[in-house]
Amino acid sequence: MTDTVAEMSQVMAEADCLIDEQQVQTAIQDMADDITGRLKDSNPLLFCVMNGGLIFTGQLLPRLRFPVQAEYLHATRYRQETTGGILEWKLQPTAEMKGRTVLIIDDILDEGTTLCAIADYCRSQGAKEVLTAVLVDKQHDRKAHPNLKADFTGLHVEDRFLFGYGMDYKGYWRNAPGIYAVKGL
Ligand SMILES: O=P(O)(O)OC[C@H]1O[C@H](OP(=O)(O)OP(=O)(O)O)[C@H](O)[C@@H]1O
Ligand SMILES: Nc1nc2[nH]cnc2c(=O)[nH]1
Repeated sequence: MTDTVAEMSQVMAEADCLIDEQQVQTAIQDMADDITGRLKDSNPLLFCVMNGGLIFTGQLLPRLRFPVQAEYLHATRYRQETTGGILEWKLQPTAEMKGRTVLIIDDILDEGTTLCAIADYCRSQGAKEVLTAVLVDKQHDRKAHPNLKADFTGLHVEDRFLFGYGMDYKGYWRNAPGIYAVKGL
């Protein structure tokens, strides 16, 4: 076993499971029902925010009961760290969004800098309406704007460093089947 695999196995062994798989599945289904109710007649353009939004988007989309056009974009500001830095666009969307309702889908709204920057970009490209959906909203008072919230939120989670369901710890454990907090963080 490599040192990294041993370290990451230890991280999981010592982590706190905050939300289990069944609770996450229920939250995703509830969000899918809400999004379907609100957007089924709007022909929205969906963007998965890579990398973290991958698992959530993959599980949300088959539950949406209307014809969906889905694309992706990639913006990052945490990299391998547990605190955020400058937002770096790795892939800006190229899909035409002028006059469209856009739904941005990501794993977590933490400080919200990432979602705000993506939403601003979509508005600058002429989107008629920009909505956001996050699996997890982290509870603290460091949001980019007071009372910042996504339009659709699955779960509220305490102020710890999280991994699982798309969220990584040092690049690993996006695959963890629940929402976990790293020991001591
Ligand atoms: O609300 P914020 O404080 O801005 O943080 C939220 C962002 O942080 C994570 O992305 P990250 O920068 O780790 O990139 P990644 O998904 O590619 O790992 C997560 O997937 C969100 O996009
Ligand atoms: N993996 C991970 N990414 C984040 N991005 C912003 N907050 C978090 C977090 O708690 N965990």
